[in-house]
Amino acid sequence: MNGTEFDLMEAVEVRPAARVEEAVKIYGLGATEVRALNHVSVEFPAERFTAIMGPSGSGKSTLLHCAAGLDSLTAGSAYLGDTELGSLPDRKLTLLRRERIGFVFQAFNLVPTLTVRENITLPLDLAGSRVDTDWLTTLIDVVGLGDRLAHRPTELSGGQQQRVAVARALVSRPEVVFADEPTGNLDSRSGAEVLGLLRRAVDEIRQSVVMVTHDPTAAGHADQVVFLADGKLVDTMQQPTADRVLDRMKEFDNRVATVGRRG
Ligand SMILES: Nc1ncnc2c1ncn2[C@@H]1O[C@H](COP(=O)(O)OP(=O)(O)OP(=O)(O)O)[C@@H](O)[C@H]1O
Repeated sequence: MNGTEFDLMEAVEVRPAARVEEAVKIYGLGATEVRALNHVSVEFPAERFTAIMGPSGSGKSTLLHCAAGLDSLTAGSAYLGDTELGSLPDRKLTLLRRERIGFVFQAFNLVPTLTVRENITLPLDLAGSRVDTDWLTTLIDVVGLGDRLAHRPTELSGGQQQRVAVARALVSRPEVVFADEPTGNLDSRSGAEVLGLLRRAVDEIRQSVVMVTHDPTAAGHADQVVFLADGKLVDTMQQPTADRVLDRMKEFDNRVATVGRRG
């Protein structure tokens, strides 16, 4: 292998699916100003599962929303692949979110009047795209909802509803799936099923996944964890385990407690 080929492989290896550079997000003005992101630069690698962790109010959801084009940065840049989100007019940003990103939210956000099947294919229907029936069959099989396709969301458990939401996020084979506390409303068993699905999506279909979570066990399913504190990126961890993530989070708690005692 010559040097150029090696360089190319290296470049492919580290290709980010999404990233932010020097991201600043300020909410409010003057006395009510909150600096939710304070010069954060982070890459979310393609075909990997990244968890975003940190204490409450550290800026996790803000980072996810700005990286996914749901909210805009005050300063700095957010990229999906090579596309800089801040330069896009609203209409193009809406299309980008619809066609290139999959979303999973804590509250499932399914359409109650649609069946399970219709909810899953909704992103394709909105985009006017053809449903790849082989892919749909595979997805339905993977999420284990084959016998529920004609049901409405209210006829499903929370865990089943979130599995529908994951299938919906994956159906258009987006460049990145962004998940905001996807297990926050689930018991531990349903949560583990949803995390297992996201893990399989990365391992088996090379999906890129970025997930905000409070839960060290959930973060233990990821390939890497990025830690935020006070709107800043303070650490990253490769190949995390729930125990290592928990220990890292305890360090934050201890620091807050120590600072609090000093104060
Ligand atoms: N729309 C908003 N208007 C004003 N302040 C906001 C808004 N959204 C978030 N904030 C503030 O920005 C900071 C970061 O919030 P963010 O929701 O990103 O944190 P988080 O780490 O996701 O918190 P949690 O774990 O509690 O969900 C917090 O101080 C929060 O109060």
